[in-house]
Amino acid sequence: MTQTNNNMTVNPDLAMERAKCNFNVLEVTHIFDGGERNTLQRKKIEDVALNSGASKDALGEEHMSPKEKYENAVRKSCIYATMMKNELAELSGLESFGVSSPVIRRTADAFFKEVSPFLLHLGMFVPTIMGQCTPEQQSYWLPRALDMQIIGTYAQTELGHGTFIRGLETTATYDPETEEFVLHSPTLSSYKWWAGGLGKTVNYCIVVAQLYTKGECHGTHPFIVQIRDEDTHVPLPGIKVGEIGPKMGFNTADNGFLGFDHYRIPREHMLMKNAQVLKDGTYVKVARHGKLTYGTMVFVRVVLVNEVAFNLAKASTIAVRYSAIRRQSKPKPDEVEPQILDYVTQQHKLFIAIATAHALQLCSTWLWESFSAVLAQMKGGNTDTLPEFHALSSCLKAISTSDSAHLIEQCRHACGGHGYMISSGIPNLYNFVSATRTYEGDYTVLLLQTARFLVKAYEQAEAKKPLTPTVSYLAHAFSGSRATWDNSPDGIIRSFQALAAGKTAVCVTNMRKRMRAGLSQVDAWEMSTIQLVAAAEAHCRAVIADTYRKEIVRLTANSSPNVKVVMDQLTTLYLYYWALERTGDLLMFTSVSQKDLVDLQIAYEELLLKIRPNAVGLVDAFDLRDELLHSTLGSYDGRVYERLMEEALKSPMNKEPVSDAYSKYLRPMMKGKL
Ligand SMILES: CCCCCCCC/C=C\CCCCC/C=C/C(=O)SCCNC(=O)CCNC(=O)[C@H](O)C(C)(C)COP(=O)(O)OP(=O)(O)OC[C@H]1O[C@@H](n2cnc3c(N)ncnc32)[C@H](O)[C@@H]1OP(=O)(O)O
Ligand SMILES: Cc1cc2nc3c(=O)[nH]c(=O)nc-3n(C[C@H](O)[C@H](O)[C@H](O)COP(=O)(O)OP(=O)(O)OC[C@H]3O[C@@H](n4cnc5c(N)ncnc54)[C@H](O)[C@@H]3O)c2cc1C
Repeated sequence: MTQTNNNMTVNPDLAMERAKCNFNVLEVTHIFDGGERNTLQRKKIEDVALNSGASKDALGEEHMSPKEKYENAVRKSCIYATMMKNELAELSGLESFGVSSPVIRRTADAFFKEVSPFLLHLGMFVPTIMGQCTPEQQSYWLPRALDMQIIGTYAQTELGHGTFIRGLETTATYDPETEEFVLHSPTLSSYKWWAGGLGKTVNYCIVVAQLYTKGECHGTHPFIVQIRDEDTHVPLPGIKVGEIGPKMGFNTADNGFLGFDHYRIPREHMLMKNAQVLKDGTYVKVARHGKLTYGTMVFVRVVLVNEVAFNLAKASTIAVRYSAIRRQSKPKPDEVEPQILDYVTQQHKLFIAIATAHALQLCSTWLWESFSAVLAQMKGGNTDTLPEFHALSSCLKAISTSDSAHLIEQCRHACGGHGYMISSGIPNLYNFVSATRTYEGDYTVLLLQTARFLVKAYEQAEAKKPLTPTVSYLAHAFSGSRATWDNSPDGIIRSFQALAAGKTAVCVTNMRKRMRAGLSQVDAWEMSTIQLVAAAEAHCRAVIADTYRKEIVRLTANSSPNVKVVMDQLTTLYLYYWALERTGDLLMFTSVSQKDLVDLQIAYEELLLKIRPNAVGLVDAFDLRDELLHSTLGSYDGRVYERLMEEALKSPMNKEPVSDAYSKYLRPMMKGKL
């Protein structure tokens, strides 16, 4: 066993990997933290939050009953929330603790193997107050919510409808006599369903309901609604609320259901930034864009790109470290069993996971900056950039969550049987991330939103009208010839854009053909949706590839030579990987030849070998403390087998030498006495 500086016993294979890494790991950490200052600040926050041991459980969460798990999660949420109000708020540079600090969010993961019951309070309740309230409403609700005097959630989805918001059935009918809204759930399918924290934790929620006033329906609007007594926590009369039961993951989030029986709330509890109901019941539309009430969802879609990049970084750290200590098979009889990381197929599974975590992390920062610019313009009353941003955030949310879920599962495959252990950390990561593909807008549904924008942009390009930045490449779609293949990074990115343009063109052509053949526009669109989804996916891949490449070039401009090399290798790997995944499309829409593709495959395999010596260094650069990884396989010291055995011995099943099931069932059956 090798000793490191701080006297930690480290598995010798991991120590050897670290010794052969040829780039400065800390430099890469700084790149992803957004600079050295941010790294130092992050570490300080992590030290304060994690060094006290408050995040640890006496008994592993996985051995608790559902009720114990939930209560334990509430206990730790309260400890963490109190830390956020006190020590962490100042350290994180926030005036008051809130949603904007990814470091605070990440550090919270040390406290929860699944999720906090407060996730929706901070992730959607507070952002909705910030985004949908008038200044007066905000000054009343925000301090109470930030100080955790009230805890809330976001109840939009119903049993009958999640995707189709306009189809929601809960009604909010204005009564001018009492200046109140009457909330009602007219059917079983109108019951709110899914909101996190609703089951047992929250006392308030944002409810999205169909607004009726003066006998007219004005569509869905948000309301802030008290559902439990602020002192006793008992549900208020007219409220039917509970928890929805066990799920694949999110089992500490007490997702709930909620129904209203003619439940009254004051007029002022409608969130009135974008639309108002006056005392006499007159409806006044304030916003210049009809979809601004969907703002919180757009915010969360942006946040989720960062969220899944972080979780993919965790899974790749676990799988790469494990692959460095795990030895298996004997391809060369005279040599020792190789580390499984030496198998090229293993590198193929894992290095794309590292590169994707990088790509999504950088795209998320870029997306966040674009979002801030859109918000700034909207503050000045200009909503022109919103359609493009909605299209962009929709596809990035869809692809980042779907790719991350797939790659986390691939990391599990890369860990063989031990990856299936809850204690490996990977199942919880997968269960969490696979849900992100569905919530906040399902994958297909969001890609079809992007496709709407692409088709419109294509028609604009056809009419030689100006295009917005993310679709400007469509202007080249009318050259009449296939895009010229060239295997440089810029050449591959141009080819990805040609694929997106080509697929969009095919969709438009097919829809026009179908309409000429007599189909309505809606039916022609529906018949083309498989290809529209593929076009939107291709567009998103072109955006990610272009952004990743540009950002890495920019961020490594002053880096040391070896950091530049390894970052360049990873971006190139990302481009080669996706080109090789899409060979059929490249043959359709570019001049690539069979020989070009054979050569590209060889170049890809050689690149894997070049990255191999730096693999552990690359995941170390994510700088994820053991407390954040929750993994027997991925800890920094690589004591995998020791940890697996330690965890196994904690199982309550091992507390008694003979299980009660022996005398109750096994023995009688074996003795023929059952
Ligand atoms: C200690 C912890 C610290 C915590 C820190 C916080 C970290 C937080 C991280 C994570 C938290 C997240 C947890 C979340 C859990 C899950 C929550 C939820 O799921 S909430 C519910 C979400 N629901 C959805 O997303 C529903 C999806 N459906 C829709 O968005 C819409 O219905 C639709 C599919 C877009 C269709 O809408 P609609 O029918 O109204 O419109 P269309 O007719 O299709 O389109 C009309 C035009 O409007 C455009 N449009 C649609 N949406 C938008 C938008 N949002 N912005 C701008 N424009 C939009 C659309 O494109 C059409 O345009 P045109 O083509 O006509 O020009
Ligand atoms: C873990 C978790 C937490 C959640 N938390 C919350 C919360 O806090 N608050 C809240 O309000 N909601 C929450 N939700 C609900 C979530 O937002 C919805 O489940 C999600 O938006 C998908 O909607 P749906 O369930 O109605 O799916 P559906 O729309 O019924 O989708 C089912 C299938 O139909 C397809 N489909 C639907 N419409 C179309 C279409 N137009 N074209 C093509 N295909 C279509 C979809 O692609 C999908 O394959 C949560 C969900 C989960 C899983």
